[in-house]
Amino acid sequence: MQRLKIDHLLKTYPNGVKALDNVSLQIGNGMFGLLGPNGAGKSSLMKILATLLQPDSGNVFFDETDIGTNPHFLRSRLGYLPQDFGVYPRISAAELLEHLAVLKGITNRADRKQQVAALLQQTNLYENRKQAVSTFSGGMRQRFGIAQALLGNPQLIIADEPTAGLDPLERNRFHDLLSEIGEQVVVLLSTHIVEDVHDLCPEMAVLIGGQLVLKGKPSALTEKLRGRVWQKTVSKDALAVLKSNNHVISTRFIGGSTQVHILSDVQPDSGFRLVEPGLEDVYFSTIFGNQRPGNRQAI
Ligand SMILES: Nc1ncnc2c1ncn2[C@@H]1O[C@H](COP(=O)(O)OP(=O)(O)OP(=O)(O)O)[C@@H](O)[C@H]1O
Repeated sequence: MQRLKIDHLLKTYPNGVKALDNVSLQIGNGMFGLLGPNGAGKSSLMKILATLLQPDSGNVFFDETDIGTNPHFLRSRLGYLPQDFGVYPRISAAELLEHLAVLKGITNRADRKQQVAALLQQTNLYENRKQAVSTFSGGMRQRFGIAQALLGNPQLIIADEPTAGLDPLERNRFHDLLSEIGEQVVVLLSTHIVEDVHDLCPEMAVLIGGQLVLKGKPSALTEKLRGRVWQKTVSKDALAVLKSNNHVISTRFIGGSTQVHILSDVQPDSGFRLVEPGLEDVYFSTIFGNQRPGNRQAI
């Protein structure tokens, strides 16, 4: 069942930037990954879904309720993890969580205490509960962000670029935490990190220049590229020539030379070998094919 329905959203900022250009999307329970490069419009969409920003036109429904006319319906069911909280007060993690629980309407004191303690345990912050959030590391702040987003058993969880700036260990811990949230709620994860979607999300979409250009299951989207992704290790000079004649989807510098991936129906030259396509190939070939607005094919 599709619980979150996004219907023809348009958003242009006063400076003329069209951040969302007719975005429609339907999302059911489980983790959904929204991938897009910087400036694609992900945060604008997340803010509209979190009722922090008004679209110029279009509608958002959650469980059949229009959140434009009934924002409280969503707010009471929402857990929002923004890109950055901005300010971190000097009070302890437990106190801050308790305070946020009150704001979320958890009025029963015993209930609140129990939820705060359970969430601190779940996010592995219980030992640090008396420490001020302002002294937390980036990873601890993100885990605290998840703890506050989970207060009040939300039905829709929105996480906006939650792993940007985390080291690999903290990213893994964060992934484990997100995947524990379960299949019974809608989790929308916005990111420009392909691995986040690969590791966590059974469904995904790609947003570029305010338009949705791709949607599906990562495995199915990857499968579509089978037999068309070619790899070769080349020098810098050879790369420039390849780029002018081929559909280069990604380059990676390894030990002084460059590993290049090309999308092609035929072997580009005898040095290339076919490789198993990955989600990065899907993402980069989508970006490549949609770089210019004239080339863009919204879905
Ligand atoms: N308040 C604003 N006023 C004017 N333009 C804005 C505003 N917020 C965002 N934009 C512009 O709208 C476009 C979409 O921005 P948005 O932050 O939604 O994208 P994003 O995909 O989240 O990017 P990032 O990963 O860099 O945060 C960008 O061109 C951005 O510069």
